[in-house]
Amino acid sequence: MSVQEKPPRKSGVAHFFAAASYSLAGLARLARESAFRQELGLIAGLLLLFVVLGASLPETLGLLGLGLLLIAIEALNTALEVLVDHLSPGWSAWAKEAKDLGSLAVACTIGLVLIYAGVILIW
Ligand SMILES: Nc1ncnc2c1ncn2[C@@H]1O[C@H](COP(=O)(O)OP(=O)(O)OP(=O)(O)O)[C@@H](O)[C@H]1O
Repeated sequence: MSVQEKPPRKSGVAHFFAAASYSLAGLARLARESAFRQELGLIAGLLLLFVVLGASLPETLGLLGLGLLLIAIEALNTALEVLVDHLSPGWSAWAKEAKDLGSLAVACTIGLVLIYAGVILIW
């Protein structure tokens, strides 16, 4: 197996732009996950509902913030899945536990988004 060299460490402004390009690469990787695309649809649908039903700007920004949190948790869950799939190509109890825990983290965050939207739209 050939070992590829890591890109050299950067500092200052170069580090800022490098970090931004790594994040964009992460977003492109995340876009391949159907769970991410469904969560994006959920956030977009709720944002539309907020606008149509006349939610205030702070309420809408709150939803946007929770949507970003959901994307962050999904990104970490996907990173965990990538590592687990690499380390455990076959079935293993620890791989199941790790993936189930990641799945729970995503489910809790979706619950948080839905509770927030329910409180704003129904209360
Ligand atoms: N290598 C493994 N060993 C044991 N159980 C596994 C393994 N890979 C997956 N599982 C089990 O299957 C479930 C689904 O795993 P999968 O990799 O399909 O993720 P997923 O839940 O479909 O992820 P997502 O929906 O976020 O893409 C896991 O939560 C876990 O219970």
